[in-house]
Amino acid sequence: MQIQQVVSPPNPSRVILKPPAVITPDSDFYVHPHIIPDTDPRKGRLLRASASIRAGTVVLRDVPYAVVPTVNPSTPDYLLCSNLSCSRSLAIRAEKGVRCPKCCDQDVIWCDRACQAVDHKRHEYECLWLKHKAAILRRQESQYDFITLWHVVRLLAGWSLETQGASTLPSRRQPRGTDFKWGWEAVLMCCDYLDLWPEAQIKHWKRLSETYMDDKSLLPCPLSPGQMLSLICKEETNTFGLYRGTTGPLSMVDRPVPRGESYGLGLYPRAAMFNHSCEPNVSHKPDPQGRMTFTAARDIAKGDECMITYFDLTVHKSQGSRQDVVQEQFRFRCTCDRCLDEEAEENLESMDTLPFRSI
Ligand SMILES: C[S@@+](CC[C@H](N)C(=O)[O-])C[C@H]1O[C@@H](n2cnc3c(N)ncnc32)[C@H](O)[C@@H]1O
Repeated sequence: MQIQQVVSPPNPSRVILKPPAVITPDSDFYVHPHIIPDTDPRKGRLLRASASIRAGTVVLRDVPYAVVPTVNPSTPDYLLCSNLSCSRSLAIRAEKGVRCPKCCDQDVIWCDRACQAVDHKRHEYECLWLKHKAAILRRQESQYDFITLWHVVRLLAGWSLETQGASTLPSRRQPRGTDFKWGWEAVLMCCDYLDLWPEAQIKHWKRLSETYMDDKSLLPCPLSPGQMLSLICKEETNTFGLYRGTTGPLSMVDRPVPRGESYGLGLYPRAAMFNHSCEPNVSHKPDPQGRMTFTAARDIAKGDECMITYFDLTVHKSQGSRQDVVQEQFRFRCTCDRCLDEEAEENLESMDTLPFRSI
């Protein structure tokens, strides 16, 4: 099958060479007029096509509320520009970049002074916390825990800027009624599934938040312990990995290519409404500014749910492997058509091997 030609949104945003002086560039959000939010009693929120959409059409492009680099400390090849509206990937051996003058953390870098200046207020929120907690978190807990909490701190930084009126929040710029929320309100709409996480995991996050997020002199955060726990769960349930390749259906290409290693992660509050299918009709890929573009991978009929895959289908191929990853990482049972068909086939095969018995 041939790769479909991508149909760009009718109003593609300009290519940002030097990011404008905005903190939360929600104005770059795009949604196709045929995409509407909906709900389902089993799956919760979802996105649906209100009319047919042709393969290759961009159905949604979301901007992250916060992004963090996911750096392997033993091979620190790439970092992301900390300016959220830039988020460019920097090859740290080849490019100099600008470091924090307070040396808060090795993973904080900006392309240049312009990006540093744009990001000044947001970085101020995280700087002290990083300086005092980053190394100890990596050493005493894990790189994963550090990344999770840093992402949460960056979400809080965005909120802090919103409440100070320092970000250009487009509550006045909603393209279509109240279909989609903006800014912190959109983050709050994300599900936390508090009751679905294992008790041990919840205990672990409670301890992390008490140990590393409680000092108001480092992190001026007005959240109660319960709200902080909910925010951590939202982060874990809704975060997208950033990969150089496309995450999407196998049928997009003749020879499926794995999406590669993650170089960052971000919370895309509107795109978090996409549910998972092992036979998705939408693929996604981040652009160089960290915006996530979602494209119809095949024709989508009126009324169909628009779904992505949450993991790399080129890696997890068998039904068993897919169910394991969905259960372990996302805590639900996938009941997409592909899983149900393959499950039925397996059941039939195992019935064939049963000894025949008459009543
Ligand atoms: C990123 S959210 C997707 C939006 C979510 N439905 C909501 O209400 O906000 C991920 C969560 O949605 C649910 N979900 C996603 N795909 C699903 C599916 N195929 N079947 C059942 N639940 C699903 C799971 O609870 C999962 O943890």
